[in-house]
Amino acid sequence: MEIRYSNHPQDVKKYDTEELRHHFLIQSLFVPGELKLVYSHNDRFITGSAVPVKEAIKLEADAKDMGAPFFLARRELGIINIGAKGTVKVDGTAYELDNKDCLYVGLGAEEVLFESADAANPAKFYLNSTPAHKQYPTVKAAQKDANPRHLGSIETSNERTIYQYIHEKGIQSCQLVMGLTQLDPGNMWNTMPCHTHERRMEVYLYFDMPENGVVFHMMGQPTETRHIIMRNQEAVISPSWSIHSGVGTAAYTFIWGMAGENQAFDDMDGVPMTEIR
Ligand SMILES: O=C(O)C(=O)C[C@H](O)C(=O)CO
Ligand SMILES: [Zn+2]
Repeated sequence: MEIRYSNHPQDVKKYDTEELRHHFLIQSLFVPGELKLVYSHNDRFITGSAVPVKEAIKLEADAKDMGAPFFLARRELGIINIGAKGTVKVDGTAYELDNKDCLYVGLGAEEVLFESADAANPAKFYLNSTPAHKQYPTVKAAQKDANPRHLGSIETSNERTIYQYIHEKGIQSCQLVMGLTQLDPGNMWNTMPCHTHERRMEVYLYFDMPENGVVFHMMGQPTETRHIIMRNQEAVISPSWSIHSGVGTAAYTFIWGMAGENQAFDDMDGVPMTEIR
């Protein structure tokens, strides 16, 4: 498992492109036949992927890294499938996940196995995991079960729908909050006007992008912004002090996952457009 340490905003001001990408960009996901995990010391948030091909993939990590006998001994897990149909088996119970279906797996599940229905067209399971103190039930939600929130307008090129899956009024969890945002065709901007939330960190995974498309992901303190160029199926870590917003060369979808002091989605500190630099 790859480890990412935390960064002070005063240090990040001095980072060049390479160093910014090294600390915040996650490019190693969705390798066929492999489980990939990146452990961030920002709220001990694990970002990962599993792309089972012929054989099932087991969710596991070094017991020393985890400080626990098995992966979910002290953690909870959110999964969203961004590929073709697959199955997640949790302690022997099978949950079939279609594209954009979500599964929450609670603390204490000992065996989590990922399988694809068709090895030639595999499932692509995206994983977010955070420390947990209590067991909540394992629950599946399809996109139609998520709470939709329509925002933005075509005039500002940010018309989009936020689908909340794991959140205060949806699937219950200890601290993980997770969902996805789909841009309407012809719209390019997400999360602008932008915000920070010192109470929570956040990770974005951009996907459903054309091969030659890019997203300019904005980060940094509101008056010290930087950008990271992102390609399809890449994720980016946003520390609690950083804005997180992007503009693409074509419409795209992204999964957001958060952890920290609260689960209040609307607890954001909006950045006035007159102040951003
Ligand atoms: O499009 C948006 O706006 C979002 O999806 C915002 C994210 O969900 C977010 O940053 C929540 O804090
Ligand atoms: Zn946010």
